[in-house]
Parts: sequence; C-alpha cells; structure tokens
Amino acid sequence: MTPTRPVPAADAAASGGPPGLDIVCDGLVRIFTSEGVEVVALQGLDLEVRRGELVAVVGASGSGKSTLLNILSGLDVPSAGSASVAGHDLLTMGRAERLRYRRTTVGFLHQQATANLLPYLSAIENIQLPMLFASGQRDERTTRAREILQVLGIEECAPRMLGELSGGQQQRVALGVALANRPMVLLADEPTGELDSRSSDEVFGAIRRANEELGTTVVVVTHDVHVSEQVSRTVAIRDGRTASEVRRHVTRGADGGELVISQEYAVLDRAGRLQLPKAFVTALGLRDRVRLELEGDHIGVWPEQPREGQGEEKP
Ligand SMILES: Nc1ncnc2c1ncn2[C@@H]1O[C@H](COP(=O)(O)OP(=O)(O)OP(=O)(O)O)[C@@H](O)[C@H]1O
Repeated sequence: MTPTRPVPAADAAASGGPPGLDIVCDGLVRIFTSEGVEVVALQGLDLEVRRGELVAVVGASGSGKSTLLNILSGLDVPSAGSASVAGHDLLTMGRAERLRYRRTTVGFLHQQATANLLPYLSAIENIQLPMLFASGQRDERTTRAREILQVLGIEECAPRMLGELSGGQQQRVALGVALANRPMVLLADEPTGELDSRSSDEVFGAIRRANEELGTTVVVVTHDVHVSEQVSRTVAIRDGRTASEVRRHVTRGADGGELVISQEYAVLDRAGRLQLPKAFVTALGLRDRVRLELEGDHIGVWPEQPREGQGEEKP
C-alpha cells in the first residue's frame, strides 16, 4: 500500500537525513509555559515516516497532535530531543533555512480551507501564488498549477472564485496551494473535519492521489475513522508519546476477494518503555507495579501479587 515513487524535485538535493526516511523524531519534548504553569505537550515522542508513506496520526484532544504538526512544519521549535524532516534538522536550522523549508520542503493543509486561500483570487491563481516565492517562469507556473488541479480532480474549477466552489472543492484548492512548490512532505491537520462524508471522501481521495502520483510523503492528523482506516499505518499518540500503531495490508481471501488485515502494535521506545493499551490495564486491574516474566518468545505481564505469607506489602 506504500508506493515507491520519484522524489519531488523541490528537495531532491536535501541531504543528511537517514536513507529512505523523510521524518525522524527521537525523544521529542515540547514544554509550554502559560501563566507560570508548565504544560508538557510532548514528552519523548518517537516517530519515523518513510519516504512516500501516508500515515494517519490519531489521539484524544490534548494528546499533542497539533504540537507535533507545528514542529514538523517549522512553525514551532521543540524544547528537547531531535527531529529531522527531509534532511533538515528542525532544532538547529537558522532563519533563512527555516523560511526556505516552510516554503518548499513542507506543505500544510489546515482544517479550514480559507486558511490557505485568498478570496479575491481564482482557484488557479491561488495555487500559483506560492510559486512566486520559489523559482520558475510564468508559463511553467501555469502548467504546473494545471497539473496539480488535474491530479486533485478539479480542473474545471481553475477560473472560479472561492465563492463559486463547494466546501470540498475549496479544500482541494487549498491542498493545491500546499502542493504548489512540490513539497517532499504534506502535513494535514484535520483536513476533512468540517466536511460532509461525500466531500470528505473527495478530499481524502485527492490527498491519496498526491501521495501516489506526486510521491509526496503525507502525515494526516484526523479524528475521522473513515480516513484513518484507509491508510496502511495509523499512529496513536497518548499523553505526548507515540503509544501504539495499527498496520494494515491487503491480501486475498479464500473466495479471491480483497481482505484488509489490520494488526495493532504497542510502540517500544529506545529506552525500552511501552504504554500498555488502556483496555488491557483496566481488564486486569493493573496499577503501580506489574510482574514481568521472560518466556521463550514473549514477555508475560501479571498484576503484582502480595508475597506469600506477608499479605499487603508495606511501604
Ligand atoms: N501555546 C500553548 N501554550 C500552552 N499550552 C499549550 C499550547 N499549545 C498547546 N498547549 C497544550 O499542550 C497540550 C497538547 O495540545 P495539542 O493542541 O497539541 O493537542 P491536540 O492533540 O492537537 O488536541 P486537539 O485534538 O484538541 O486539537 C494540551 O494540553 C494543550 O493545552
């Protein structure tokens, strides 16, 4: 399900990142201070995304999803840890590199289409606008904008003003703006959050085509189960850490039809920590300490038992 395609031109020259990986976050920490109170939004988050992958990020409100996207987009800087995107070190890059990075390496799609669009420009003019800040001739910009409109399935919208477009069409034009400078990575924050299910399908279909036909690596934050179930990897964030992952692949069933197999994994960080799923913790009443036992090919986890003859352990 994860295609391998040509690297987008805008950042093909970027070097220094691990081969085949577009995003690498290691022990990422972001602490906000608000009115003297510290809020730890990310507490040692690890994440790797391969070139050309389409990954969904899910998690409860306040778990740190937007904080992660803001860091990956170059808008915000982490407090500690390391993060690199397409070979750019997000902690150490200077102002000029950060500006170039935000213009050409990453594209950002917001929940509200209007955040990416100017109402007094047509759809194609909106898509051409970010290209003015990168290199290229006028003809080249027009050709590329038309190609993008075609990939996103909205060629007929080229001359229309925003008021003449449906919500789903506006969001696809906004996606075109995010893709205008051929970014290596597209970051989308709840891109279907304000749309009905038909428009949501159209927008997510356009994101998939950008991933498959333009080779753009995509990270999409979503609460939309319909979206997260359509990607090969969904990463769940809990309390500022990547807690678990669902991987899906398509196989053939006994009747020859397509069968989607999905498997949930807990994420083990470099220090050996993992978060047990809440349902498992509740089912066995686990708390404070658990007993571990190494078996031949797995580890057993048991609730702590009072020691024989001693009853409850004293503090
Ligand atoms: N600028 C800020 N100042 C102080 N605290 C912040 C700031 N930005 C985020 N936070 C806090 O950091 C935590 C993570 O917030 P974040 O917006 O990343 O969560 P989220 O998973 O995107 O939530 P939602 O799904 O509601 O958008 C929250 O406790 C939030 O209140």
